[in-house]
Amino acid sequence: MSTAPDHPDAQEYEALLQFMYMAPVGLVQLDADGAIQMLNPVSAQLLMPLSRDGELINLFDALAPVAPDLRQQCASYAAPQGPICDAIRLYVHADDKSGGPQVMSLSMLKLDADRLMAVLTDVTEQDRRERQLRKTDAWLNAIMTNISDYALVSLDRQGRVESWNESIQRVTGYQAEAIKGQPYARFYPDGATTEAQQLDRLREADENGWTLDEGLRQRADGSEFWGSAMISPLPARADDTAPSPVPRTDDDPAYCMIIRDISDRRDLSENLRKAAYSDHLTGLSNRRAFFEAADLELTRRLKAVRPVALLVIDADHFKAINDRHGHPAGDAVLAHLAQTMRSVCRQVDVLARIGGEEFAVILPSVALDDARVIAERLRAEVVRTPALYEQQTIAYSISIGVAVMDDTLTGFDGLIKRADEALYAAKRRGRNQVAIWQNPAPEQA
Ligand SMILES: Nc1nc2c(ncn2[C@@H]2O[C@H](COP(=O)(O)OP(=O)(O)OP(=O)(O)O)[C@@H](O)[C@H]2O)c(=O)[nH]1
Repeated sequence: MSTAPDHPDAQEYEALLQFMYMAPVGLVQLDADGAIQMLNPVSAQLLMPLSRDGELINLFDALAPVAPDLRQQCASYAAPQGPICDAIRLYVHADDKSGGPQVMSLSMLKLDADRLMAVLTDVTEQDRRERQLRKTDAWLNAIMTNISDYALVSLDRQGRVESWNESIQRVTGYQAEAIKGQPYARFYPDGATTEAQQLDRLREADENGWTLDEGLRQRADGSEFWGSAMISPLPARADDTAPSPVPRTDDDPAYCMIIRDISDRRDLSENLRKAAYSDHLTGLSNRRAFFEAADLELTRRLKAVRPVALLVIDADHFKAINDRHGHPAGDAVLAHLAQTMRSVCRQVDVLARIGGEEFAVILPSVALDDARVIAERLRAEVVRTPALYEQQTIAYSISIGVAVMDDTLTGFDGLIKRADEALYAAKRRGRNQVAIWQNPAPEQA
């Protein structure tokens, strides 16, 4: 059929040819026996490794080494037109140098009784990634099913459990329904971490690539074990099929958390840690641990401004207690004071003995009013519950200086100085009381 060049049919045909030529996929038109009638540059390039002597005459012959049934499949397709096969993968050749086979995806369409259309795409890279992912999946599954003391969960941007692996049930006893959407603090004993600390850790993971902490963890039944928890950010989700990266939502997995039961090696490391960081008499943090904790708290405060309060506590007339009851009794009073501090403070607070009969408490995320209440509660509790030593009841009292971090202070030394000034004011005013540091002079609580 001939058509004048400016006839609409001719223009349409011209446009079709242009489309075939420009199409980013391989298009081959063939007759029912496979004889190639037309092929575009992409298909020529894709089929070239299969051509004999650089000639592409019959598609079925060219593809016979990788799709031997194709001729038969097309011949037995009875419908007058329609899809014969959809996106079947053809592994063209395994070339060791290129790191894997060239992979084509082939779809065949029957246009009418005499014409078939083959659509070819190069999916080598996609196939390679899929194989890599399957390998990684198999690896991870092997790790998670064979190592019984690791649990793996993914967290969303807010630190809520987003997905979980059955290993979490083995290590923590939690079922999926009970833990999904919950903050990861569910694995910690009550009061062992605050919301601000959890977000700090996520921020640390973002900045350093990971964050690790060790301590008591809690199982679903409330029992505790010694565990480590490592959190690291997941790489930004890359969706190959999307035209641009898919933006993350708050519910997408953003972090991976690995909890490990390390009860076995806890004793060894705990003994070493205690020797280096604990006060032998009271079991509280020693000076070294106290100042390291203070540094950490201040670094965190730089990233997210929030209150930090400090209590400096001193036993009143302690020399007289020693003189009256003896030095060992004095020791028992100090141990009793430490125990009372533990009973009043939270797990996140840093309780330390920083001198002979001088103690300090860092209260993260606590503002002045609450710090005053805590200090007063501690003072009253010491008076209410005297120490016991060898059947003797030893009544004693404490004085407490309170100060909070503010922007006029550059370091922790300044905060300690203020709390000390408040403590001396409490002593001056008669002891057994709480004094708050206030500019210019500390005032009674
Ligand atoms: N038992 C015992 N006493 C200690 C320890 N460390 C320091 N002390 C004693 O604590 C006493 C502190 O006395 P001072 O600094 O004079 O103060 P204080 O008698 O408590 O009087 P104020 O603080 O002014 O109320 C000293 O007698 C120290 O020997 C310790 O580890 N155990």
